[in-house]
Amino acid sequence: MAAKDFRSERVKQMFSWTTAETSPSSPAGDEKESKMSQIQFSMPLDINNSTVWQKRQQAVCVQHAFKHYGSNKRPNHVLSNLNMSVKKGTIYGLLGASGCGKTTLLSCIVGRRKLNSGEIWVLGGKPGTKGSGVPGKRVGYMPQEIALYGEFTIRETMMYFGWIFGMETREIAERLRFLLDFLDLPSENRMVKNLSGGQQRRVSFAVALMHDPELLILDEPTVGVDPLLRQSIWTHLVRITSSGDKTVIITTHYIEEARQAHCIGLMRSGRLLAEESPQALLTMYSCISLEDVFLKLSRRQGQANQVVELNVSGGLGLNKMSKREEAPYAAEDAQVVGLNFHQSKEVLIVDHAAGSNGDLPGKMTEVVKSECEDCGGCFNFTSRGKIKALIQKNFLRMWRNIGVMLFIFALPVMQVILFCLAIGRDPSGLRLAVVNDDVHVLDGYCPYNASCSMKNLSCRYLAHLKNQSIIKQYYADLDSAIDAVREGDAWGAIYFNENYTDSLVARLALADTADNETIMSSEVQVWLDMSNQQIGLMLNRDIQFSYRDFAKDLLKTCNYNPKVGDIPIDFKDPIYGDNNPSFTDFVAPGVILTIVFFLAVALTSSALIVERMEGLLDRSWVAGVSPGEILFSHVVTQFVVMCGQTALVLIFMILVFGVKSNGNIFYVIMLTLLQGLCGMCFGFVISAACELERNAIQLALGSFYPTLLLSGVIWPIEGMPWALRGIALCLPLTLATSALRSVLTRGWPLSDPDVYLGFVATLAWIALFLVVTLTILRFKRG
Ligand SMILES: Nc1ncnc2c1ncn2[C@@H]1O[C@H](COP(=O)(O)OP(=O)(O)OP(=O)(O)O)[C@@H](O)[C@H]1O
Repeated sequence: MAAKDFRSERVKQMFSWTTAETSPSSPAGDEKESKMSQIQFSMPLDINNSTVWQKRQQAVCVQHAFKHYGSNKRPNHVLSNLNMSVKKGTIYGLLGASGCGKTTLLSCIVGRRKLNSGEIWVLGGKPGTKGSGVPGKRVGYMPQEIALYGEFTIRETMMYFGWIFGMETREIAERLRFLLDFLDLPSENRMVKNLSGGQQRRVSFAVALMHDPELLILDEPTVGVDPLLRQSIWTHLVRITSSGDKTVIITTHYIEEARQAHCIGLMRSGRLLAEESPQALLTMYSCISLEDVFLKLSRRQGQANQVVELNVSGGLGLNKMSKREEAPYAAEDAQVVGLNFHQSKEVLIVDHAAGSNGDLPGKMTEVVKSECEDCGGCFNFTSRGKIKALIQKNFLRMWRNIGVMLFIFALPVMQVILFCLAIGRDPSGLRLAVVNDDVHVLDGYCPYNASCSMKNLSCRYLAHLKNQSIIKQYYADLDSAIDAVREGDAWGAIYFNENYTDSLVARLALADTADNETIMSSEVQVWLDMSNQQIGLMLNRDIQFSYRDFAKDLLKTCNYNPKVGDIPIDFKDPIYGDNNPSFTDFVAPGVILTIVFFLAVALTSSALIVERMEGLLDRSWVAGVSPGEILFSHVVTQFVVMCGQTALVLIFMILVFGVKSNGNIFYVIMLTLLQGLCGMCFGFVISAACELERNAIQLALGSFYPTLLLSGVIWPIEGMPWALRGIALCLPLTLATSALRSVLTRGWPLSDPDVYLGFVATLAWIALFLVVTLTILRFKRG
């Protein structure tokens, strides 16, 4: 029979079956009905000729599915014109070589990934569309990886997923009791991470069964499970599908266990080569085991398609076949073909496991569930329930990692303490090589008279050099003093010639009539090591200020106006700050914000990655949690942590170390919190964008130094080239640092542009980061 004729025959059968079921039954009719039902049950839907209504009657209907990974230029085709139909109330075993695309197909079915082209109908709707319930609670998904929170107990795991599915706590507890017993799980109080691999898989399976979904999608659920339990899992699957309203799609590498499925889809090179009942396959190929069927099929394919690699290892699996070619028995139009193309339909009347209790596994007349089952009025409720579950989960994870949490709180305190102790204080203990030919200095004692005496003025001057910061070391001659500086034994050399006191007195007395020689020999000569700018400038400043103090002191004791000894510039009290500004006060605002910002980045930048890598994010998405809900729950939890960190940073900075705070402390707290929020959102961008944790760490660390250097935290941006200044102004910390500095040191109110621009810029960055994160998450989910 030509393929086309056969298809129309099948369509006819389908409708006659439907009619038979709805017509009054008779014994003869019953028999016919049963037979026809089985024919219908065993036969795939004619994808090309089916109507939308027919597709919606299937549990799953995939039509002309194409999916590739990688770029469009160099695509890795995984699904190539794949067609598949899974009837309601059946177990569908999806078998195929490793890497043939089974997981990809399942992830498209559950709405986790999108096809490049083609259509998927799941439970009457298209996955991902509003009201389809997929992803959502209509589906139970067990991914290949364990995808569980290791630090949760079995009970906490079940509670979390139960709440996500919108179940009541009492309901979850009942279901948990059943699942513990059914899956032979250890005590519900055992931590998942302490379970064996097989036990963890069973917990993962239990999660998929938790809410008794209409469609159960199981990606290799029986790996690592002992044969007895494997059998009981299959018995359970057969039982739940026997009522006709539950459907199971299962992948397994234990080919023989798939004999218990109602239908098997044999997948290769991204398409289904056969979609048939196990019994029909055995009959057609005259084999006693499915494994033999696959070997036979594989051999045929090998002959025709130059199979490069085919390996059925230990009777458990088919390994990757790298060459993509058409199967010889694929239909011309590349739709899914049942092997029944080559067989008469009588062969297909099978005796499979579903009939064990005499029930028909599928009901074609079942009305498709309302599209709005999972939406509309219940949205807010379920969303609240999910967010509650997500937030509790996040807090519980923190609590279980209490050591890490303590470190997270101790870290900002440590940073503040280190900053305040290490940065901004004047260097002390600086050695200065002194050569005094003016006075004979014995054992470092340089005598002088503190009254109005014009003797030993060099010693009187040296007494004004701060003893706590400068250590005076006397040298016999100038050469050895300069050598000491050259060799790094002193930061500078200071020299008084033998006529210093006399020349200075003459200079003061003669004023503008003093000759050049007198002026020259009244000068103190200084050689500094300026290789260290901070120390060099400080010595320079101290040497000059000491001279001013010395001159004023001398004039005062001799009853002159001390101002005569000062430079004729009168610095009044500063408008903001004080006469002796501290570097700490300048840097502190930037340091406060940098600590809070980057701690938040560190805290969040790996949050989503860890969940994604462990398959937890996928699981949550399939359970119907949206990226927005995941993000919101993380924002809430991290914000609480950040509030604690901010409080500690401000308490230590302002109360313990006395950093000046002249403005409204409320603005200081608000701006610091907002910067933390901004850092958190930046962390989310990193977390959403990076696939690997190490990439996230690199990006977070990589952004730290440019931000620190360009944000005016340690050096005013006014010192940068204009182009760099433009870039600096666009960074999240720059305007906020300037605003905080203005509040802390100048006490400016919010109405000042410098202050409110800091708030506005921070809020704008938060919004931008959130939008970028959501876009990336949505894109990746697609
Ligand atoms: N995220 C991804 N990015 C790029 N390629 C991917 C990705 N996921 C899967 N692939 C590739 O797609 C192909 C099909 O992978 P898939 O996981 O769907 O196979 P599978 O049949 O489930 O294999 P197995 O039975 O070993 O689990 C493989 O070649 C795999 O390398």
